[in-house]
Amino acid sequence: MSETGRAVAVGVAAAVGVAAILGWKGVLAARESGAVEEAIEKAAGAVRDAAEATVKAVNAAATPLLAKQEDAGAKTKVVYATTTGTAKRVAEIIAEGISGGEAVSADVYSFADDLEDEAVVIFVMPTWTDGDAPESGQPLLAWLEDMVQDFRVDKSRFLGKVKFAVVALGSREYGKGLFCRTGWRLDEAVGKLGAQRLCLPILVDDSDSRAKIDNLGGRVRAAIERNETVALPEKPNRGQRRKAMLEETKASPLDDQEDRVNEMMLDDMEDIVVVGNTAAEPGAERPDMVTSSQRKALTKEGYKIIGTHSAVKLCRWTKHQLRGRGGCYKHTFYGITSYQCMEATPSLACANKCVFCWRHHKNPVGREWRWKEDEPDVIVEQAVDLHCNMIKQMKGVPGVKPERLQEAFNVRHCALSLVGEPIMYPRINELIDELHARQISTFLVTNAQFPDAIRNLQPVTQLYVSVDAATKDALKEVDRPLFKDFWERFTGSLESLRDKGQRTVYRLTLVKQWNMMEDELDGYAKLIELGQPDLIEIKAVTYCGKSDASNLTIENVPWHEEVRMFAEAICKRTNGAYGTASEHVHSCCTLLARKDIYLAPDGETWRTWIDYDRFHELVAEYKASNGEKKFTSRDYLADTPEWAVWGAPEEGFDPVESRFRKARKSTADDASTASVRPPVGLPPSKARLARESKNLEDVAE
Ligand SMILES: Cc1cc2nc3c(=O)[nH]c(=O)nc-3n(C[C@H](O)[C@H](O)[C@H](O)COP(=O)(O)O)c2cc1C
Ligand code: SF4
Repeated sequence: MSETGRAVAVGVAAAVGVAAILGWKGVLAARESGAVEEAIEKAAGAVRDAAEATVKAVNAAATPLLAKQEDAGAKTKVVYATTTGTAKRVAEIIAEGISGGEAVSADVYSFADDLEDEAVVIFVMPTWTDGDAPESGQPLLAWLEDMVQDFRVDKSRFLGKVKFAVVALGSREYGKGLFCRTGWRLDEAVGKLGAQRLCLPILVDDSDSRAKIDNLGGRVRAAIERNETVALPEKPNRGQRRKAMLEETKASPLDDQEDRVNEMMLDDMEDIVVVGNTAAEPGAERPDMVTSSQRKALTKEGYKIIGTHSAVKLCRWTKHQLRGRGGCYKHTFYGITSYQCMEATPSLACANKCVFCWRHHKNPVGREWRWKEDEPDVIVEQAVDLHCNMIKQMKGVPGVKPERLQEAFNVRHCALSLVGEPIMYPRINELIDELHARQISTFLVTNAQFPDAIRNLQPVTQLYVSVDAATKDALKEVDRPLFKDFWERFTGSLESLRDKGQRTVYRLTLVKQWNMMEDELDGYAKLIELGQPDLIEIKAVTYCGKSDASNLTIENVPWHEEVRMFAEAICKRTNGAYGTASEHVHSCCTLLARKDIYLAPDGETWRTWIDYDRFHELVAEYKASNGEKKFTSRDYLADTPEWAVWGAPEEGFDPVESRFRKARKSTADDASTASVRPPVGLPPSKARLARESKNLEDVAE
């Protein structure tokens, strides 16, 4: 309510209050008792006081109102809601371009300020999970939608003095039903409350270039200057069309029906103004996957971008082992040489928005490949060159062992897992061929959203799927997938994995309070039954610092003891099919392995290491025979050394390396403290605490 309204209300309330003070019966009784004059005097006094208060309040309210009217039109509010800051940046760009423009967060903005005067309000509104508004925008949107429903509100006039435009942020990859849905809802609600639309909603896709976003200021300014108003394009008989849509989707479950209708509505709005990637014209050149701003951000973080969609980065374990300070868990579990391992991806895009994503969702997303395709041989060649350049820079770094530095130029392993979804790259098989031709082993990690691509994948040294949750609901919460049929894709991927033949791995990334509850153990056991992986890696989530895009805190990072206990509990549920094979305490990582493949006939020796030379021979034979000469996991096993076995006193730390511990920081937010705090109800020994004492540097990649 405005100040004036509030003041008038005070006056009216006071007048009514006179009767309320005495009540009609009270008035009659007072007259009879002769106290009537006194009562009337009392009441009159109350009215006088109320009137005075009203006048005062009206005056007080009128002064700023008059001042406001003087510069009416000069102020344009750009109201934004945001989770990861994009909307705020866009709002500021727009506000800068408009004289008197001011960016205001939706959680402090109130329409009450704009009900009295002519006002221009530009909304910058992103769409988040399930098509909802960011938290800071939810109250405003809910209030507007409530007002639309409220029969007491005069819809033609409620926001009659407001002129508005909506800039809706989103990602096309969520499909038409969800793309910029919140922006649409906002536009609809504000429009229905009598506000005048300066232009049709402007939809901005995540992959739009900075130049396009910079342009928004100009477009909005032009709309304000034109001072024309527009209505949403009313399709001929829209009501009938809606009815037809409902009819068309009748057979679908309610949720699907709603989505489908939304999708059709968006189809109907094809003539809306869209900034951003409109569907590619047939024959039009495909865009680069990585936009210039994404390239800049990734480069800043140490990624070397190759061509238009690939990247390579020097893993810190490579640096560690170059200095003789220990290899990563893959050294412990499978015998890779960390300083000869290259971490790369041929697709920076993926189809998820995982809560623990270390890219904090600044990488592109997509449900299918819609970008340019670089040549696989060029990607591999450049990846190796860039990797070797980074190795070269290690020369002269204190502690680097000269003989290891020399060997490091001979890349022997490639972890196709850096970030994104490598299997999305349509020419992934050719890329793998290129790597194998150079005698480079391949560890490929997929996020289990592309079952067909897994089926069509040629043999790799070790094929991983990320199993981030045990149930459909939990997977949705943790991975925040783009696909609606994500669960079917996920289970389909596990089935595809079961039939591969070569080494397969489930990778479980444990996040406390998200996916490691006791009641989820049976769910994991079912998934294991489904895909029958050779190996199961169970590791603690890596905390990548605070991010607006996720609620993850250091508290969500489990201790090694907790990871170990969880791994043992899962193992028990496999009815003896798997055993606890190896662990790398250094990075809170454990390994379960199928006993029928990885336990030697003596029943004691684990064989989780890989005979890499043998693998390359097998691949060469497979290729030469056009895929006729098949081979399996059993054909390239090697013994796991004693120090790497589960429960060994070395805790998975290779004894030829020297342990190095950095001085520990001690802030509560410091990820380095993650593994030294005792797990709830399971206080470790002092010695164990000391052993586990480590820095962020030591957390698993
Ligand atoms: C977990 C998550 C869910 C999202 N869901 C949707 C969606 O349903 N529809 C859509 O159009 N965009 C969706 N997006 C894309 C965001 O709207 C887009 O990235 C936007 O620029 C974020 O704005 P902000 O940085 O101001 O929060 C989603 C992004 C994330 C990270
Ligand atoms: S799949 Fe990988 S890159 Fe994509 S959101 Fe999840 S963690 Fe990040």
